Amino acid sequence: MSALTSVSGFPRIGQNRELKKIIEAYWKGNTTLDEMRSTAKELRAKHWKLQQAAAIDLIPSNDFSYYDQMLDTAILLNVIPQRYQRLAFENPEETLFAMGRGYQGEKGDVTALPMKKWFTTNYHYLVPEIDSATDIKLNSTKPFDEFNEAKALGIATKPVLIGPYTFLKLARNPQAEELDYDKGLVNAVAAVYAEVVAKFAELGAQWIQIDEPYLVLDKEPGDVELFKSLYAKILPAREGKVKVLLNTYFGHIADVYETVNLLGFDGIGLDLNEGKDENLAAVEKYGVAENTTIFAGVINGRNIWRNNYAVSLGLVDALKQVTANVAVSTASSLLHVPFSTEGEDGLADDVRKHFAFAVQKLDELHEVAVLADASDDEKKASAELAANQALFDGTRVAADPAVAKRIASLTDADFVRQPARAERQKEQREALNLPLLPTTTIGSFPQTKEVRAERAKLRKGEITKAEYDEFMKNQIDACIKHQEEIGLDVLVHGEFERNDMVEYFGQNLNGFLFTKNAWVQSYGTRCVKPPIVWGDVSRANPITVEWSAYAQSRTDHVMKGMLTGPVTILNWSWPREDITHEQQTQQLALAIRDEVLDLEKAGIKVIQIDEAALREKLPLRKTDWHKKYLDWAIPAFRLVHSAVKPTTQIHTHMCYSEFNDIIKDIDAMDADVISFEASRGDLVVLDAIHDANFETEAGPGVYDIHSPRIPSEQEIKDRIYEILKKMDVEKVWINPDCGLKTRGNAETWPSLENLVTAAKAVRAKLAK
Ligand SMILES: Nc1nc2c(c(=O)[nH]1)N[C@@H](CNc1ccc(C(=O)N[C@@H](CCC(=O)N[C@@H](CCC(=O)N[C@@H](CCC(=O)O)C(=O)O)C(=O)O)C(=O)O)cc1)CN2
Ligand code: MET
Ligand SMILES: [Zn+2]
Repeated sequence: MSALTSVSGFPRIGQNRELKKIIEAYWKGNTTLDEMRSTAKELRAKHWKLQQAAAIDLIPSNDFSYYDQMLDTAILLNVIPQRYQRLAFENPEETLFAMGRGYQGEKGDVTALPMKKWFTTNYHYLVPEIDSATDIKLNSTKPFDEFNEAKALGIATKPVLIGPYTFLKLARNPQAEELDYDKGLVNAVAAVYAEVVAKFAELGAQWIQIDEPYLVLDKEPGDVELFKSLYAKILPAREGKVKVLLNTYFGHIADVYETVNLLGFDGIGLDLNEGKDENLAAVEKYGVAENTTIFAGVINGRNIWRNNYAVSLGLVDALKQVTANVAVSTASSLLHVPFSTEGEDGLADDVRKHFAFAVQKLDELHEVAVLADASDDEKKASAELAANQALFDGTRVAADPAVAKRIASLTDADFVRQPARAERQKEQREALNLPLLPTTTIGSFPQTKEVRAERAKLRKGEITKAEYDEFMKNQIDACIKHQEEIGLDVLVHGEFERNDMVEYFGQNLNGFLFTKNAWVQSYGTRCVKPPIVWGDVSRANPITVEWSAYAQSRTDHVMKGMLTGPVTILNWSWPREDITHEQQTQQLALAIRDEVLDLEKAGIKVIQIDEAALREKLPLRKTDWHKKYLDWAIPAFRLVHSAVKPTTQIHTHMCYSEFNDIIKDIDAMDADVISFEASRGDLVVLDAIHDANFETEAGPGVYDIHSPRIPSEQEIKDRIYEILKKMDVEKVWINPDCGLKTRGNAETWPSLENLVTAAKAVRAKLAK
């Protein structure tokens, strides 16, 4: 006997990113739709069989997606804006891709739906758009098809759906505003879910998992009523034939646990990693309904370290004091971890044994479930438990005393830059001699096939480091020349030498480890390969100084130095679990501080320190914002730049402009200039900048780089005038939304040319 085991979701990209490769080949016209479909089918079968082999009881289906599961949910509900329907594609995949990435061709010209971060992850979902004309109805057979596909293989799966509450809370109207949850809308959405539940009952599904991660956020007035009225209509469709698991993750649901428990779900999934204490306390306080099973989310879906069985068993035990009905589950979908440690032979065995990726987590789940039902004697005799315990006995890695000493000697003054910003801004204006509305870019230029191929050649030893450097210098030269020609003011070197803005820095810091193939989906087919923080972090050697100094030597313009900030390096790496995030960020801050000072010494006058991921890890509950995050994250950034001269201009960049609520904290980073994304719905952030008396100079992106579309000069001019309505002209910078690494040269240069001419035209107008 062992407790029931359940996996919330499995990575779909494939062990070797097969799904990414076939979809991108299809987009390029290098393979057929049928080939793409059949690769997808093979991957689904492989992933189900792996889970079956690991003796998982509740194996998910419908966790597959060609692009994004929110987009799939929108399509399931027929939430497809007219502009995509009008393209009248023959195949559903073509409509899906048009919504996900835009379409420009013989059938028309539409932009993609907006993309946002999925809670506190580096995964992005597409934001469904609902208007009064939306005809909500069951519009797809995808969940049923995949269930039947598995059934044909002899595997009974648990279909997974994003729940109606989360869907409605994340969907927007065409003005990018929250929806009015009127009765008609709520009933229509509930009716589709009820139909889906009934259909699965008919198909013979035992369990359905409905994910409601939005439940872990603070509740607004009406939220609980909305949740209740949805499920009051959905749950009766079970008719005693199918069980519904209400699954939550990324935090606790203590504020609604009582309500949820009273609704009579067959299962309630709780995250016992994030929000562990609150969830446990709620279960202890309110109990568990008689026919409800608690799914104990003990296997972390957000990190790659081995599970500590003793801790997991303790959590299961605590629940068993309240109810006998406890299943063991992943804490969230495994979508956010890489596929398998198999093949990571670059890691020594006694290092690799500390890691569990998705495939290894399946075994962990099974072993914890077996142990959860074992007697004390059986536990004592368990080789698995003993081996697991050994991983956590003693210290895994020796601390670096030099790092500890440096941190201990920090004083408050190390976190404060002098003189005050207003004074610096004056000095910088004189020192840098830039025009009004200075133009710049965010750092990277297109990472072409040739650039990546050159890096692959170096990795394989086919070229020497000297040859590689020579190639990159030529790239830099060409990029600088081009920037000068079109008339940008503050130049960049282009970041060609970097594989990724985080992994590259990791490779030049002590304390990091790297994998060959540990890819995780970020958006669509785009993946990232986060480095692992293994030990204490310090700078091994100057990282960017030679490249930036070289670039500066090739131009009379100001050359901006480009760094990634400590919060972002940590957030886009796999952090340690034996010391706090705050401690790790401080170590990183000191390492990057060394780099900042070396860049300054090398004559770099403008230094950008990207904090692209700062907003991403803002805790989901407001009460946690400061004490659990901002109170150390913002000072860590200040520590990085506090020692530079007043005339050295510090820039930062954030990919998203969702920081209205924390605008004062962003200002308190004490950067001189910030650039950020400001496409649709952003006018709100300009209001916040205005109302908060934001001191930092700012470049709200004037065009969207996530699309290949070229913005016209007029469009950009309009945009600049919009910005000038809300901001002091002396504080405005003109730049794109984000880095250009994912774009092609064909659209990049004409877009930037239009940006420069637009800025010049506005400047000329202002001078009159
Ligand atoms: N870490 C991180 N998170 C981020 C961003 C970011 O830039 N970095 N940006 C935001 C948006 N997210 C993004 C996520 C991925 C990419 C992206 O460009 N990903 C590339 C991977 C780029 C990469 O690391 N390429 C390697 C090459 C690795 C590779 O694919 N090699 C081939 C083999 C190549 C060969 O041997 O020929 C392979 O392994 O199969 C390199 O340049 O060196 C992709 O999925 O296509 C962009 C933005 C938010 N989160
Ligand atoms: N400097 C980086 C770049 O331009 C910032 C990107 S934010 C994801 O690519
Ligand atoms: Zn960005």
